[in-house]
Amino acid sequence: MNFLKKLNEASQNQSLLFVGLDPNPEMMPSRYESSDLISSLWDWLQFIIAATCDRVCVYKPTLGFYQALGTPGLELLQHTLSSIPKHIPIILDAKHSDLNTSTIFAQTVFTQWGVDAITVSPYVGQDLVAPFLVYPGKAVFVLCCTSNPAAVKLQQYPNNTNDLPLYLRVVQESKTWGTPEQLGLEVGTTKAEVLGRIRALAPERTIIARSIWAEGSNLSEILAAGLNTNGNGLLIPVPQDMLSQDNLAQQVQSLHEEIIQAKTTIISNALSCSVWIPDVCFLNQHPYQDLILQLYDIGCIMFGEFVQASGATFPYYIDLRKIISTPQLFNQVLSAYVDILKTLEFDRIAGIPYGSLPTATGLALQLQRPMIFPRKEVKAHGTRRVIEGEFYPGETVVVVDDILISGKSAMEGAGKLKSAGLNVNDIVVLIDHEQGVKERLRENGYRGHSVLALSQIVETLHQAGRINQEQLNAFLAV
Ligand SMILES: O=c1ccn([C@@H]2O[C@H](COP(=O)(O)O)[C@@H](O)[C@H]2O)c(=O)[nH]1
Repeated sequence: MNFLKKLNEASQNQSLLFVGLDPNPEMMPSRYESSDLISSLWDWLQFIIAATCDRVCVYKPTLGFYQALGTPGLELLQHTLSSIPKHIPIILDAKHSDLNTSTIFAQTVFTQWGVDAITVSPYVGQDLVAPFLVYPGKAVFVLCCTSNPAAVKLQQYPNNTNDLPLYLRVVQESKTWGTPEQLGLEVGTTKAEVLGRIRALAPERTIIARSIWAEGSNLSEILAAGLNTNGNGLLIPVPQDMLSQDNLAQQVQSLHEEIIQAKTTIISNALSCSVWIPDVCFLNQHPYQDLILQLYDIGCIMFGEFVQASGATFPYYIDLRKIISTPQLFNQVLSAYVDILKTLEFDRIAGIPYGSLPTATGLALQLQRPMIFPRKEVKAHGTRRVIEGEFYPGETVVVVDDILISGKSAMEGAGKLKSAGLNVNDIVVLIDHEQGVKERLRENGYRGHSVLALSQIVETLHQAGRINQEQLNAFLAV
């Protein structure tokens, strides 16, 4: 089971709470003190787990506290990990940052220690997290900001209004390293505004919040800024000082109820008025907003004079072939196609060459359906096949393409399949250019389906400030 699924199942009682399982002698209540520090800390940790396991959705042991206790500390970690109920995911807070040890450390933490996720520092880049992400179902949380006052000089760099501060660049960059199931963000802040800016850039990521209980911070504002549009996606720490109280269970229960109440108010307010935080609107946000912004950010949408296959000149060009070089985006795109394909009946999937062959391949693998494709040009040698792959006349094939402009490419491909005795009823694309292309398909006997309409893309890019009025007009003028 992947980390996110396990987390969702552990939060069935709507809990957003996580507990730091830290054997910090300085925080240990005096009632646990004895001549044997390790066994005192063990007793305290066991008390914490027993008092909180019905109300939390994650445990987060901090590796540094265990390491600081030497060999007995690492043994304490093993015992602690084994005593956590199996259905509750464990995020090992290691802030791992050393490339040389990533591979061996990933093997230890995931296969020997059996944790579900680990925190990492971002500066080494994707190479650091890659060895962790080869373990199916496991996740990493990338540290993107901390509340330490001295960190501001780095995190806010270059500290002007034109450039994105470094902590937001970390968010933007790290999102390309793994899918939302594989990669979340760790955000230490007392400021709802900081959390809001991160949520706006990463609407689909799980955020583990830290340092939110400082004096003056406001739980409702933190929740409003950090929750995703489904009212989830944010993990809230049980305050450290609460873990020393002997009525911990009751305090955690009250905190849980306070969070649920605040969350309910936020959701109902979002339904009755526009709640805006920079870059994102809870009410009007397109469900594929994140996907649209990423398509733009990796350069799939270009401005300039471009001649189309039809001979017409457009002031923009949409090149979806770039998607395959950003695996996590490619994965999101495939999932969006899958949502449509699940509603259709077909025996085989056909991709239109060349642009849509990787997509069709990915879909065939995900859906476990055979794939074929009509050749663009028939070879003058060899088999001279028009259609590659095995099929039986009379079968139904769904055609997959990237974008419909005039519909000519998709219909030509469908025509070749039909000439071979196959049935083609449905053509599924990522982008519908609109302007009557689906009607044209219908007139030719095909149902057109699309993940996104060009007008939705343009509107979202404009709302998010990615394109200006002039660029918006260029799209609208066509
Ligand atoms: O901006 C664009 C326009 C076209 N393409 C490619 O062309 C076909 C779609 O055009 P039709 O007129 O519908 O045949 C599509 O397969 C694309 O590969 C494009 O990529 N970007």
